Amino acid sequence: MEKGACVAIATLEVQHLSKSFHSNRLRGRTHKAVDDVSLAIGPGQTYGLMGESGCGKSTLGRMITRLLPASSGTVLYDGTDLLDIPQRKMLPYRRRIQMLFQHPDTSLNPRMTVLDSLREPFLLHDLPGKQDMDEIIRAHIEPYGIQPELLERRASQVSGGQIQRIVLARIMLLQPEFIVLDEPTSMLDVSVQAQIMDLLHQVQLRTGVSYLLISHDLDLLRHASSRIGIMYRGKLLEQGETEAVLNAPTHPYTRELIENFSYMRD
Ligand SMILES: Nc1ncnc2c1ncn2[C@@H]1O[C@H](COP(=O)(O)OP(=O)(O)OP(=O)(O)O)[C@@H](O)[C@H]1O
Repeated sequence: MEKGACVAIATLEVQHLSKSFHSNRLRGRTHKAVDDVSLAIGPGQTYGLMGESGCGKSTLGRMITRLLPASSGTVLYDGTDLLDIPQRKMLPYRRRIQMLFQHPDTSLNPRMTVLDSLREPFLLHDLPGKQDMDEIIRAHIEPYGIQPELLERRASQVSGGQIQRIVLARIMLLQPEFIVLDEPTSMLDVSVQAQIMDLLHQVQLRTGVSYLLISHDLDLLRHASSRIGIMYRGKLLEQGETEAVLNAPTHPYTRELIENFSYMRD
């Protein structure tokens, strides 16, 4: 286990979580993007969330991490309802529960150097060792496959795969217990996708962090997740152990997804 690594200590329980949007974009109508979703993710586990574009996966992830207010429901972690915590008391939970986004090009400030981006967690979260942060960063980046010479480059000068490595290394400086991975590889070339998924797996083995892994890719989820949930139009239609759900789906929509996916691959 990594020195000072944070082992996930609790099961994250999402209970009856919903989100409705009312906006001018919807011409005054209400749209239920997430509809009464309940799921649980155990310590050190990867839960795969699958569903077509627009079914509410990112909205669910953003509510769990408190980037978006929920309309109703609870997100229990370590005995606390995260949705009940006032913003001013959220900082310690923001460290423990993190999110990695799909778009490498917007994940880091393109004008900042990689080193400056990696310094940010120390400054924003007042991490111990702040006075030695450059030394800590240089020792920290190696297992993430980040070459020391990258530290002086600007984010705009590094590839998408390298950015995901840097963002993950930056998140892991905070020793989070839980990360929402929102399509972490969908913008990357296939060969780089496999490297990033492998890195995520290695990080999980080393630190015990839990993941909610959001993806359109059934093969990727089958490989990476111990449990899987299938979302459709805001609802979680079916969930369970990955092999059980994919080998014997009970919902017709899941069967159709699996058939379409096999067809696309053949
Ligand atoms: N801020 C918003 N205002 C109004 N509607 C929104 C807003 N954010 C998301 N939506 C709508 O909520 C629904 C769910 O969106 P969401 O981004 O969660 O889907 P998704 O499954 O993550 O899709 P994708 O795989 O394409 O990222 C969509 O219909 C989307 O248009």
